Order: sequence, then structure tokens, then C-alpha cells
Amino acid sequence: MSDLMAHARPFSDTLDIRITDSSLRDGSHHKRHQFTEQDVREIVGALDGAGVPVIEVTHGDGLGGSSFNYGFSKTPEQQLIKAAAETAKNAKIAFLMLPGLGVKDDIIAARDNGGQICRIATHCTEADVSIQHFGLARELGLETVGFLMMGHSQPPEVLAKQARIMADAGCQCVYVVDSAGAMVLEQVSDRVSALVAELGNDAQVGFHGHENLDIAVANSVLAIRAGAQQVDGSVRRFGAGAGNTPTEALVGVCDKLGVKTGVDFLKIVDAAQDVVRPVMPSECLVDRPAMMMGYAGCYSSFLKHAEGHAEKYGVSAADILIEAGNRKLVGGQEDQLIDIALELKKKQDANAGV
Ligand SMILES: CC[C@H](O)CC(=O)C(=O)O
Ligand SMILES: [Mn+2]
Repeated sequence: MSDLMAHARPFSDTLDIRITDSSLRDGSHHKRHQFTEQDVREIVGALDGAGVPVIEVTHGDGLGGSSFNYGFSKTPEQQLIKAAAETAKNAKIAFLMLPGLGVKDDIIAARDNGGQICRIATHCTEADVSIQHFGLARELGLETVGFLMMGHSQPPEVLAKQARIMADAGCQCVYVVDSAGAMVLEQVSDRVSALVAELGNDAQVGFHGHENLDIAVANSVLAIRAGAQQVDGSVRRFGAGAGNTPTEALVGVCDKLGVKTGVDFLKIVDAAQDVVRPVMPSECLVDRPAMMMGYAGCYSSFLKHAEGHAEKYGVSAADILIEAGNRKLVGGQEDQLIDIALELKKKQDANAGV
């Protein structure tokens, strides 16, 4: 056992932590939900071949996300889940759902199409809306994961209470989710430790990072040190905004620290370069708007929307995002970004005497 794992809790007899790759779900934001069945088959084949134990596949906003507000999927997500499940030889296929966007029938369909892990995401103060969905998922024999989104916006003790609500509802692993890429080092470990202390053996704890301040791997290492047993990554950071913790770097760093992930470093690096990169519309960059999002603590999936409105109304995407952070907007409030852009334009025009 490595020094890092001395105080941590191994995931199983063979793995210290279990990595979930989210390229085919969080990456859906970056791809504007345009994945094809062939993209999914190629990426799942490569990740599964490298030993990635869990691969998440869904519209970026989860089951039922394909809509005017969030962006229509090119291929129905249930078809993508089915293709992923047919392709994977060892990896389990996970899917995400946000109560309200997705409904119970979507969970049943995802299970019927081969999904094995149901991940239910709520804003980090609204865990109670997930209760009935965890109940259903467990009845269906699915493994369950809970996502407390925008985890930076609440202190550790609040997150721990919300995690308890999920665990009591049947959630087997509650994630601290740094949706905005706004957390810095001990801000992660303090939150993970609070959940570990609250949940004990009732549920595991996970961490999902974003790269806006360029420290997602370091944040993940601190999460592991604090007792996280499940950690998310996305190959080549393929995710919303600045992207996620790069799976390949996380695997390499874990190898060097003696933390067993079960993923083959050389194979995952090849997959990142040869299979995933060609499917990405562009690299996920820590550019000005992405960094502003992390700094302002603003939702990662807002980036593409903010850029679109900035271009349309001739205002700064960074200003839109900072104001969204000030207003503490959460997923589902994307339409308010248009109001912010219009207000900024009005101010800009007034200053210019238009
Ligand atoms: C809209 C769902 C969101 O993308 C979930 C997630 O990955 C996050 O909050 O970081
Ligand atoms: Mn995310």
C-alpha cells in the first residue's frame, strides 16, 4: 500500500480507487451533443481496452437533456448507451440523470439498454429531489452514485448533510462535484473528509473535478488522500468548460504514487491521442473565459452558452460568466445568461452614447 493510501480506503481488493471516465457524457457539452454511434463505439473500445472500469455515456445534461434549452443530441442517448454497453467487454456503463430533466422511465430505458450505474445529480443543497430516483435505481438492481453539483458553493458541513440525505435514499457513493473548477486543494480535501466522516461505511465518497484553475489532478490526489474511493476523469480533459481532470494524467500520477487504478497508462495515453482527440471538435483549453469561470465559481457547462451570447450581442463572455457567478446561477438557469448579455449590451451602448 502506498503512503498516499495509508489513510485512505481502498475501493476493492484489487483497486485503490475506481476511475469513471466521463468523456462521453461531460464531453458531450464540448461536442455540443453531436456524438455518433461510431464515436461511442470507438471511444468505449479504446477506454475499455485500456482497463477503464467505468465509462459514463449520456447527453451532457443527463437523461432527457436533449432539448431546445440544452441542445439537441445528434443521436438519441439511449442508442448511445446501448452501443456503449454492446462494445464494452469489461467496463461498466454509467449514465447521468438530473431529476426534472430526466424522468423515471428514462432510468428504466437506460437499464434496459445495458446501463449499470445510475448517477443522479442535484444542486448541492437539493439532495432531497433525488430520493425517489435512488429508490427506483436500487429496485432496478442498478449501482448508484450521487452528484452534489457546484460543491464549492457550500461549506463541508452543509455538503455532508446533503450527502447523508442521498445515502439514506440508497446512494452508494456520494460525489463532491467541482462543477465550476473553482475548488483549490484543501477546499477539496476538507469537503471529502466531511463526507467520509458523515457517511462512514454507509456509502463511498467520490470526486469530480474540472480544470478551470489548472489543478484538477492535484485536487483529485487530495481527494484520494482524504478518502475518496471513486474519482472521475475525462480523457484529454474532454468535458464542459475547461474540461475535466485528464484521465490519462490522473492514471500516470496515481501510478507514480503507487495508487492502483487498474488502468494501463501507455494504453490510455494512446487512446487519448489516437482515438479521443480526433473525435473532439477542439482541445479543451484553460483560456480566458474558462479561467474566469473557475475564478468566479460559475457553472462549467455555461461556457459554450456564454460564448454564443457574447458573439451574438457583442459583449464579453468573461463578463457574462463573472456576473453568472455573482448571481450563483445553477444548471437549469442557462436562459438567464441571455438576460445578463442583454444587460451588459445595454450598459455598453449607454457608455458609448449609442
Ligand atoms: C448539467 C450536468 C453537469 O454537467 C454535471 C457535471 O458534470 C458537473 O456539475 O460538473
Ligand atoms: Mn462536470
